[in-house]
Amino acid sequence: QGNEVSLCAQSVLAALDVSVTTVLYIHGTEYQRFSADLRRFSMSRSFLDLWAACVLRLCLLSGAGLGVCLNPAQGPGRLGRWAGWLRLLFGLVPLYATVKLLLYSDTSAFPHDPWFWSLLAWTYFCSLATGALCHLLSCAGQRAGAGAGAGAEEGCNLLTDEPEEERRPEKPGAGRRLISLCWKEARLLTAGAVFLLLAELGIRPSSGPVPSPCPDGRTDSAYLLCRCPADLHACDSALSSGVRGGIFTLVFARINIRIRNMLFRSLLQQDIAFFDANHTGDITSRLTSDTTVVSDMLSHNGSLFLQSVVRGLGVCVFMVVLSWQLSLVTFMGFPIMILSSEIYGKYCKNLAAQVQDVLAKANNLAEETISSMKTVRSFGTEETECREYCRRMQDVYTLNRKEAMAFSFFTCSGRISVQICILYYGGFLVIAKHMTPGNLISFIIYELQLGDCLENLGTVYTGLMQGTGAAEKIFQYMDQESCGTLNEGTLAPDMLKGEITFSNVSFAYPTRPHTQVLKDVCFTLSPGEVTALVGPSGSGKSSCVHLMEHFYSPQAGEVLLDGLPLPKYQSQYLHSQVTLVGQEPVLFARPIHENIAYGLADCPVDMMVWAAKTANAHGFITELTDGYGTETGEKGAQLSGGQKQRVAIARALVRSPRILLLDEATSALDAESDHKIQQALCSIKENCTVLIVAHRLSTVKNADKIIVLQDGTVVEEGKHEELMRREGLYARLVHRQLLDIKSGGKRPLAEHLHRIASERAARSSGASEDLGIGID
Ligand SMILES: Nc1ncnc2c1ncn2[C@@H]1O[C@H](COP(=O)(O)OP(=O)(O)OP(=O)(O)O)[C@@H](O)[C@H]1O
Repeated sequence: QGNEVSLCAQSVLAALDVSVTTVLYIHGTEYQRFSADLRRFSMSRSFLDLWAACVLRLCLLSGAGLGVCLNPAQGPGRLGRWAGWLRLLFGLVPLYATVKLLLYSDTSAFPHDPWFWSLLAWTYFCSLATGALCHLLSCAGQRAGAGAGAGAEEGCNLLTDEPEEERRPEKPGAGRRLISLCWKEARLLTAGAVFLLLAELGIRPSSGPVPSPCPDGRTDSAYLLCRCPADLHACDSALSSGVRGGIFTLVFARINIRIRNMLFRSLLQQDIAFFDANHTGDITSRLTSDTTVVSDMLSHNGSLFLQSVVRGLGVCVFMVVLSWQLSLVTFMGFPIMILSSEIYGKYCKNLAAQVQDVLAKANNLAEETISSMKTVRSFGTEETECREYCRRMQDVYTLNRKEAMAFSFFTCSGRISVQICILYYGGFLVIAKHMTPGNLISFIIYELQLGDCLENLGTVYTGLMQGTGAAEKIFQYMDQESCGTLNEGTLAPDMLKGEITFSNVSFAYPTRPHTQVLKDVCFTLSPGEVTALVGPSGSGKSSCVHLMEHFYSPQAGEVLLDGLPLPKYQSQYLHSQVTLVGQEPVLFARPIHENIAYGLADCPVDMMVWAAKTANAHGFITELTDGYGTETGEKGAQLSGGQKQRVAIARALVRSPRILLLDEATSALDAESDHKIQQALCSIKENCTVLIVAHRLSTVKNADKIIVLQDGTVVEEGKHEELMRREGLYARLVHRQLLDIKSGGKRPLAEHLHRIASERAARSSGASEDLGIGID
């Protein structure tokens, strides 16, 4: 329907254009004008060329209309591809008409010729209308195409029985979202705009007679200040500029903080898979550098835009007063500048996106290297890392250089051509005595000011493009689709038994979707029991724990809590009931007591002490100079591995979880501490379901149930004695460890290497068991 309306409008416009232009050209009925102008064409007196421009418009419009009509599928797309050239062409016709106006202004018939003025105005109008119609035709066609696409999608939905409302609404573009961000600061922005206006009004025109500062000869400064309007203007301007600057700086800070908060919040809502796929450096780069680019663009460019528009309009008025002909010459440069700004802006947007990417990679390297400084130092790779960082910064520099060159080219090219035209035509006007030399100088000064304003507007446009490029990256993170591991469920029962069931669970990590880590796994963790999960390294033990924490969703089967699937539970509730102590527990750079009470609004001291005692941590904490107030350093770097693990266990216990998951949580502890913790766990298991993932025999031996995993499947299940009697994988793992203990870990290296080699051979020959380094 949009297409038909555009085509109809196109036919009407083409018919009107030809008939009205012809009537205006031949002054109603003077047909002989055609033949006269063809015989003796004069650039300043004949208007046959304006009539020819109308024929050109007719041809272009008809061609575009026919193209879209005959080929509705591809026609609009093709028209869209030519849109830039068409706009240039339709822009050149009014420019040419303006040149004609200047030439005609030198003739005797000017300015009392209504036919000429009507033809000029009609040419301007039709050129703009034709350009707009061509644009509409290409857009209407594209919309129709999109509609057809949507129809096709609908068909798909019908075929797959997908409910209609499941189709996600389209997200608004980056531009609209940025405008809505600015809208929240509308009051401050309005105040800034008012002060900006006041500051600009304080600037006086730079031509005309300058009044004497002390007309009556008095010289005392207070009197001069009061009497001298120039001083008052300057004071007013300085005051308003200062307030305006302050307001826009405030707006910058507010927008910056708002975007950072939004981004940080949405990052914390992401699935764990998102953090597997994206590097920390990339993410922090988005959070720090990209958000600053966007807020800077919104506030700084907003202020510069307003300032340039207000000042530019004022300067234009003064220019027209001085010489309307020279002003027309200046204004003729605008379309060219707009076009070049558009091309330059797109180029900059592209470059800006590349710069942000390369910068994010460099940040990523810096972040990774600095956070792993001990590893870097121990391998002596400082120089290698420095070189790699330099290489990435060199990539940034290469892009910056391109930006700088494009900026110089863009700034020079537009202005030089306009200034040459002004000097040439201004000289002609002075010689023809249409203008005084003094006025020409004033005009040139105004033109320079106008050039600065236009340059600023170009910078604003480029900044907008750069900011939009950075904003798109930020919104991309914000719009990241969740796999549903967060915020979907609503269940939060008062009572929870704490029974976890794996029902035919198969799972692959999103980053490696083709590698099945768990295959059809079934087992149950019963309340009031300690269950141990054992198996060779890489068999999938931690993956089971990740699924119990609902960090990921299985591709097949279900993980049930008290008989209900995990996604049905409210995320906050689930994580308050199911608590994990991971393989490498991370402490925050805060005092020990804050680490233990992490995430709890109110944690009584005696509860904290009980948890620390149960985790066998109270002893070492009280021996520290500041006790529970001791700082732990970044990621707990100021504590030993075993101490960190004990604080992490205390942090889990203090929450009184219904389900406690310990994934190699005591691996760094000595046998004595491990034993104490095992005893403590036995005492709390009455109210809790406990899962222990461990390699150490002493840790798993006393468990109520032992589940043995191999290559992602459950191969054995039972108590220690039962499994030993079965002489399966578990028994072999235990024997291997006992053998190691007997030899005191002092078996010759050659024997150790031989063992590894024979195991590899067995694996590659297809042996089903991987005894590997299972329990060591
Ligand atoms: N985030 C991840 N993304 C992709 N693959 C992963 C991820 N985490 C683990 N894996 C892979 O999944 C498989 C099982 O790993 P998992 O950590 O569950 O083994 P595990 O039995 O706990 O091993 P270990 O005893 O050495 O801790 C391994 O092959 C591992 O490479």
